[in-house]
Amino acid sequence: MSHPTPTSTTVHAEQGERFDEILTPEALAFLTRLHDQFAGRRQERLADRMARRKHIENGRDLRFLPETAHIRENTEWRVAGAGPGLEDRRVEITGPTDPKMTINALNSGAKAWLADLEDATSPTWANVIGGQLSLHDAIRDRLEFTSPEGKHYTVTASPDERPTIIMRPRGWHLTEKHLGYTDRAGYTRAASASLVDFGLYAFHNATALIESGRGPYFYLPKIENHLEARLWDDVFTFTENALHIPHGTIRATVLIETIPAAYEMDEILYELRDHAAGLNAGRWDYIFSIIKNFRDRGRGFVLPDRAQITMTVPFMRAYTELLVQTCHKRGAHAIGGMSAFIPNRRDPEATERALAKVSDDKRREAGDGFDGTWVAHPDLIPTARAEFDAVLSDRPNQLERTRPEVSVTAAQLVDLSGIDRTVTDAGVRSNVSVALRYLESWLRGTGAAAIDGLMEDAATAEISRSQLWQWIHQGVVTAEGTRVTRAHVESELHEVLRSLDRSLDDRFDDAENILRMVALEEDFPTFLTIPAYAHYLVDTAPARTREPVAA
Ligand SMILES: CC(=O)SCCNC(=O)CCNC(=O)[C@H](O)C(C)(C)COP(=O)(O)OP(=O)(O)OC[C@H]1O[C@@H](n2cnc3c(N)ncnc32)[C@H](O)[C@@H]1OP(=O)(O)O
Ligand SMILES: O=CC(=O)O
Ligand SMILES: [Mg+2]
Repeated sequence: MSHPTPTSTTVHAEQGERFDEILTPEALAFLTRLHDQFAGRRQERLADRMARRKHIENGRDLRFLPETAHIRENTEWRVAGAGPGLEDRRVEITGPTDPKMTINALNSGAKAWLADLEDATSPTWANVIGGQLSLHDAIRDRLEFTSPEGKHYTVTASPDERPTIIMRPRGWHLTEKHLGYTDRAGYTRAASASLVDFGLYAFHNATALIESGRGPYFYLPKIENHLEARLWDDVFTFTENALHIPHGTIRATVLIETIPAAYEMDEILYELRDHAAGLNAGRWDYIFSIIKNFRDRGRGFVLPDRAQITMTVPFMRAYTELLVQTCHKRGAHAIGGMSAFIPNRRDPEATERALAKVSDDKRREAGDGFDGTWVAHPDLIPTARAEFDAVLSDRPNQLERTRPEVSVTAAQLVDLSGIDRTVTDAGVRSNVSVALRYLESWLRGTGAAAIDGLMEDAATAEISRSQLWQWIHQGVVTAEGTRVTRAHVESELHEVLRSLDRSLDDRFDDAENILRMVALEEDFPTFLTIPAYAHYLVDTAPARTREPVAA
């Protein structure tokens, strides 16, 4: 008779400096408990994602679910809402969690900081555990950093002036291959990146955060439906019990950044109602999700050059209007998204143009009823704040604006008609160039980069590569008469590579390989980060692995 093996989490990578302070036996044991409870359910949700995508591919339209109509129609329920320190979120800065960015974000004067282990972070082992160390030290007020140039960084803002930290773990689709979870049957598989990022942060910091007068707060990325929200809600409740913190102290702001999730905003809030603080309009992944889900549904779903897909096109308006209305009906904050225009301290004219674009974006959001917004760079905070101050004045938010006049149909969310669909030669070139340069940066461990005056991260790069894939597969012809074929994109790739200033230690050859894998193959990887991570960022794979199903 065989006996079940005890489950465990083991480290399959080099231990960096001070990593043992994060990867303590107790923290690893907590990760094991999370995986015991939730690893199987994560697999079910990922399998469900695949099935739903197949249905959409086969022509099924998305709809508001008939089986959850009672949740949407019930006007009584509300979410927990803002936790302490989350009442006023008018400007949130986002960014990766290396020590310098952490300190700069905490000194930035923003109301909240989205500490990002997701779109803005290249998940090298050093970044994943290094980010946890920065957060651990920052929360204990002992984070310091000296740059290679000798500039010393400390947090100078008083505790009250510091932004409330909202950590964004990686999404359900990703694994953390430097940690292996051994299940009861004795199989070792890569840990869930979501459970690792969330679990380590909550385990080490939840109590300290509560004692500081704030709390363990999270942004939840790339959720596709309410059952995934339910899974997170159960993870939160389990964690609150395990760490002996009151039920409901964890707060989550859910990114509505996939097209299926846009049809389940009410249901997502309902599942998380004891923990939900709000929803965020994650525009870049949302656009990517539309392309991904409808990429094979014919010319009617082909979008124009990336630069033309703005927040004022009708289907993006429908999404943000519905998001604000849904949030305010339920006492949840509606948080706006990221304008990609960034300032350049060495170029005042470019900065002026960026500030004007950001102003327009934030004015529209504040006017539409959003309670706050994101900025990518500290120099954008005054501009974004001015637009929200003009609407909010000394009110912390505008939850009372319920927007009863808004009425959005299922069809409007994916009605891509009525926009100019022009694809240009420059649009093709730009997608190749941006995706390639972003991937090169990502491979060097930098997950957000300034490229051609725009903030690029994993979500914006996904748009570039998926547009290339779709334009090739739909046989798009550009305004100049060029048919977008694989051979054409290959020649653009050669041109871009030829035009670059190369150095001996750059990673453009690897970036080119990834771009080929995710834009030029017959298959469409669901996320570029899945193959890119597996091929290039994993230092040591766990022995005897059984891979999870593809996301
Ligand atoms: C789709 C989405 O998910 S959006 C959310 C994810 N994306 C992000 O979070 C992007 C965050 N932003 C960034 O990473 C950066 O602003 C970039 C990469 C876009 C530009 O960075 P840089 O080229 O270094 O900007 P720049 O040189 O102007 O920076 C000036 C100073 O501001 C700091 N800074 C810039 N952005 C940030 C930020 N987001 N948080 C904290 N500090 C920042 C820099 O560290 C630098 O500090 P220093 O003077 O002490 O050296
Ligand atoms: O995460 C935000 C987005 O726009 O994507
Ligand atoms: Mg995103």
